Amino acid sequence: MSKFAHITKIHPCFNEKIHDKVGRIHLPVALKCNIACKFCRRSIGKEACEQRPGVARAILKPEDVESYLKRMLDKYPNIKVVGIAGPGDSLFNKETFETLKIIDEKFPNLIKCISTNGLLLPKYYKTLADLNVKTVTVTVNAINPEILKEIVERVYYNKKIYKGIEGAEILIKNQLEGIRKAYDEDLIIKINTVLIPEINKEHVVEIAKELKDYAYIQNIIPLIPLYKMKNYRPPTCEELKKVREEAEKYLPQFRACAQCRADAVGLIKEKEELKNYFKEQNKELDVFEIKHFSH
Ligand SMILES: C[S@@+](CC[C@H](N)C(=O)[O-])C[C@H]1O[C@@H](n2cnc3c(N)ncnc32)[C@H](O)[C@@H]1O
Ligand code: SF4
Ligand code: SF4
Repeated sequence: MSKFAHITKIHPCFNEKIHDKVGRIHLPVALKCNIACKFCRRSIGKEACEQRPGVARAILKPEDVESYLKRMLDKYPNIKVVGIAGPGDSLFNKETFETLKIIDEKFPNLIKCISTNGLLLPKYYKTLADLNVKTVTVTVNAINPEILKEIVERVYYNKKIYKGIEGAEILIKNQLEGIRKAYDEDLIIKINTVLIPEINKEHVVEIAKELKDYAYIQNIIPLIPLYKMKNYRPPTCEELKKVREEAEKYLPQFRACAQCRADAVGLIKEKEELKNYFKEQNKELDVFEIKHFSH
């Protein structure tokens, strides 16, 4: 049995069999992002009605986390996992670490999970382990900079902006280093890969090969054509199936992802709750200070 079984057997996004039985909650505390993926359009506030990643009704402040989580746990006792999945990048926002600390102190029985583009993983893998985070999802869309530069326009790192191939090289180097180090700290790694048929269809299997010794599972998700990729086509079901089968020769595949919002609550089929919470608290729904680097 895997040394991670005590976590993976109850985490709905590491174990397809329980995906519709165990609940999770995403806390949308991470607003800013340090890279610019061409497919990513974040929508926050009143107009945020779509069911997809990068969408949140509002940004939750760490000071509201305890009361919001308490309420959601009362309402959805099936929640076992609390995650930070944006709407920006978890590791680029100090609120993420403040939130993880609160959860560790007040809700020690919940499994803590984050998702990240991995740029800052070499810097923070140890902090995450010390905060008792158990599962980390890293989005790796290419490990060849010539391919990644078609997906990521720019990277903000150490107070400088790197464009094109230069940015892609930094991102790949940090992702691979961060993933290896996180693995050595016993963090359980899931790799998210956005399948963009016109760009990385033939390459996705290389990602699985490269990471087979470090990742627990890979989650290949279809492109939702948005923003600067709105004219790119999403994969067909047949393409998605074929790429997953190829990649599965190297890494187990997760096939139940619903591409959830950054404020999703409960079982995967259940809908957002933050709106009701804010209404009851008489709080504004709009975002405070939208200042994010990329877009
Ligand atoms: C919004 S991001 C937040 C976490 C972190 N910044 C990251 O990229 O992993 C969550 C996931 O949504 C995916 N995503 C964002 N926009 C997407 C789109 N238009 N189509 C498919 N996946 C998308 C990202 O690639 C990532 O795996
Ligand atoms: S890393 Fe990419 S997908 Fe994630 S929030 Fe930033 S721009 Fe969006
Ligand atoms: S986005 Fe996918 S992996 Fe994340 S909570 Fe939703 S179903 Fe699970």
